[in-house]
Amino acid sequence: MNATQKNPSANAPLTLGIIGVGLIGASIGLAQKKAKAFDRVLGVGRSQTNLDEALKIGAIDQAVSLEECAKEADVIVVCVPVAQTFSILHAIEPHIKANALITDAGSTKSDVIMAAKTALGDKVAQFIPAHPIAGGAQHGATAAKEDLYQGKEVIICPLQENIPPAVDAINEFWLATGAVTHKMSALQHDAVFASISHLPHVLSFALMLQVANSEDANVKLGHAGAGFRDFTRIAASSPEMWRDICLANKTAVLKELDKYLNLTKLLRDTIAKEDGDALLKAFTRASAERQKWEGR
Ligand SMILES: NC(=O)c1ccc[n+]([C@@H]2O[C@H](COP(=O)([O-])OP(=O)(O)OC[C@H]3O[C@@H](n4cnc5c(N)ncnc54)[C@H](O)[C@@H]3O)[C@@H](O)[C@H]2O)c1
Ligand SMILES: O=C(O)C(=O)C[C@]1(C(=O)O)C=C[C@@H](O)C=C1
Repeated sequence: MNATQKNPSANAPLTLGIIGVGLIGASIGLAQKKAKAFDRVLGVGRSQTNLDEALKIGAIDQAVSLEECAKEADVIVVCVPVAQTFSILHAIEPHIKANALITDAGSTKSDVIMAAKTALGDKVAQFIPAHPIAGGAQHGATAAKEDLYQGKEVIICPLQENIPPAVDAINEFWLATGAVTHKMSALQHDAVFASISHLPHVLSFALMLQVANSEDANVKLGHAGAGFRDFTRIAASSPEMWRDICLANKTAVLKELDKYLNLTKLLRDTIAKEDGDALLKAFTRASAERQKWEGR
């Protein structure tokens, strides 16, 4: 996106507003600063310490209120835990510029879209939902990286209400961060990410809890190797963010979790029966699929 495409007056300064300048928001700030797509980057936050960090690393130029951000920004990106979406959009709705565009980074899309429709009413045409498939277990602006989105996918879930130039402009916004974009329906998005992102996080939290809850937790953790480290890396992720994701995408997450429980029960029974052939067959298939996926 550049000034001539978005602004009726080509020389008017272009302002980006980032609501929630944690890992995802501050990384967008750094990437957009590098791309020089905006003249000014404003940040809105909940914690002053985090805003100070975002200013210090240069992810934002100024910390402002929600209202100031809405009044001044030409593009707004909402990067808060998904359950906050409604209250944020509701608060900015009376103040957003008529030609401003809003996008988001939420990990779930159907709930975010529902919140946007309720909060924005007719102005929902200005909201183009998105989800970057990049991140990490660390949170806050201290974890931000300029190249977080480089070569990573961003899923865009356009609404029927969106006009094509608005979708194109938000597509360019995400491309400017270094990402590649892909369009998908919100329903498909939520089903796919329940399987390959939300389920793995629940499993990782569960394993970490299982070990931490055991009487000899210190002994186990003292001897844990790379396998445990790899499996539980994501258990260090933001609890608030993952609570919101699990509740927002409850139906799809429960469906995946139930399938997983059935499969682990099957493997449990196979081990109990000492059916080596069946175990070998299952593990051989999983191992081959993992190697095939890695080589894609
Ligand atoms: N971390 C990831 O791997 C990842 C990847 C893709 C998408 N996402 C999504 O991006 C969003 C942000 O995640 P993150 O990893 O940057 O989390 P984070 O905890 O690092 O940052 C969220 C920031 O939002 C701020 N915030 C929360 N409520 C707010 C409010 N009402 N007003 C203003 N600021 C508020 C918090 O203070 C925090 O600084 C979430 O919706 C998450 O689902 C995360
Ligand atoms: O790299 C990580 O730690 C992540 O978990 C990133 C990850 C994922 O791949 O599941 C987490 C949540 C998102 O919404 C998108 C990406």
